Amino acid sequence: MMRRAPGPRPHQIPGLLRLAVSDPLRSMYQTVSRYGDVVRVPLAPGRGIHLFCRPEHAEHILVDREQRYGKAFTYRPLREWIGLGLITSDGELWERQRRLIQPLFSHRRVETLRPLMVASVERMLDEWDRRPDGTVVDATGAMSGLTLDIVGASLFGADLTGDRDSVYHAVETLQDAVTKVIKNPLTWISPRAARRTSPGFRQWDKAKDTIDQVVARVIADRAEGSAGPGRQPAGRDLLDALLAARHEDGSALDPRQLRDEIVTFFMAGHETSATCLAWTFYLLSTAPEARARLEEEVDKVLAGRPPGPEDTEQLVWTRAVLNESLRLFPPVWTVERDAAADDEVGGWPVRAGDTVITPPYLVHRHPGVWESPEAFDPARFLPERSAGRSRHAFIPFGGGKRGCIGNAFALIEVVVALAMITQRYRLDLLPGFEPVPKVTVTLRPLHEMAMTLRRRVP
Ligand code: HEM
Repeated sequence: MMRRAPGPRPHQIPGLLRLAVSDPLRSMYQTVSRYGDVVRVPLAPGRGIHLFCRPEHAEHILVDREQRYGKAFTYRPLREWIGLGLITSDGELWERQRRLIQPLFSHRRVETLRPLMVASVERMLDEWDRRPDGTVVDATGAMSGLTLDIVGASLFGADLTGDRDSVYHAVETLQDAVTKVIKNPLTWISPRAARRTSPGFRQWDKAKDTIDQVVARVIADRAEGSAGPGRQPAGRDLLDALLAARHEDGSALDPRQLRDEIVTFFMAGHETSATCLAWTFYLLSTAPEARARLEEEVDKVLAGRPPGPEDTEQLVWTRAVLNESLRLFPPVWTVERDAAADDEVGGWPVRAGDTVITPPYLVHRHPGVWESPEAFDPARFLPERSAGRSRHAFIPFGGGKRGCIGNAFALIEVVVALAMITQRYRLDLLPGFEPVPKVTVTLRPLHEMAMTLRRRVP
């Protein structure tokens, strides 16, 4: 008989699935603590889902043997709303699009967007300055507004400040929709049918229309030549690149492809960074010493000016805080692949057609790799404590060819935002409120993250 990784027996599956649906993080934890770092859950005769939780497993699947794996079937429901953009496509279409877009996200190109990011943070802080000291804001909503403004200005030359609230609610609704549809067993056969038969689908279609209308306006504005707050010189931004792209036969991207790609960047480019910043402010409000050290660093290194490229190296603690936040609350908490060929991972067989999951959430909390994994301890990312740690122990941006294209963009953006906000404000969680992660496409706080804004410099 073929050797198989440990895991639940068929009669235990329904209970496990019920828990996976109601509390995915707890079900993952329980499964791993019961069976170990590699778990196989039988899905259908001859087909299984594997959970791999060690850094070397992530490296093997995402990098070393990436050719043997494609995006998992679990991403398919997303196509119902964001279509076939970079995140959800595979094969030739994905390769062509990634080749086209990749150069725009090189570190050098992304650095040119820094002034637009700084301007967006300034706009938000100026707005905060007009409110009385001690105002309470929802940190998740505020950060979502900020990162939407950044994406609008830097990728699409568009002013999206007036769309903040409607987009925030639409994205939340669509995230809920994807989560609900994945739980509908029909998804395995037809995500479209699953969508149509899930209660609430009309509301989801309305949320999709909201996003589509904003995207249509962004395209129309560019066609008319009108510019938003951060318009890049002509021919420089993502929208220009998509509009100028030509297939081998000389034809342009069809309107559907254009829409799907813009929606993809619109969603992937703001929600993840916003979630990271919201969790970061929460963690800092629980750790006065870490926060004091951050304030001291930004005051000393920046002396009141916004962070430039030359400051990145010096902002050691700022980056450590952000990394630690990404470790504990990776916005993309799970990365999933379907095996296209047989393989062996960590000594266990994976068959073509199996699904493999390497969740950053679990890799980042592996007790064999991380000391006191549940503790918020930014110092673990200082150079002296990072030496010798596997590169794949920390995978908030995934890895390999399907790794995050916006990695450099996001890192500049979150450092700029955290440093500039900390220069002027201190955010405190309202007493008695303990945020809980909500497991949807991203790992965002379940309720509003109510925080008090206190000015540091009067
Ligand atoms: C803290 C912020 C961010 C985090 C944690 C994050 C995380 C990730 C991860 C883990 C993946 C890989 C998913 C997989 O392998 O299945 C990914 C893919 C992607 N991300 Fe990000 N991301 C962030 C910010 C951004 C930004 C700012 C952009 C765009 C401006 C972006 C655009 C994308 C796109 C388009 C993909 C799909 C890439 C492909 O498959 O070729 N992300 N992201």
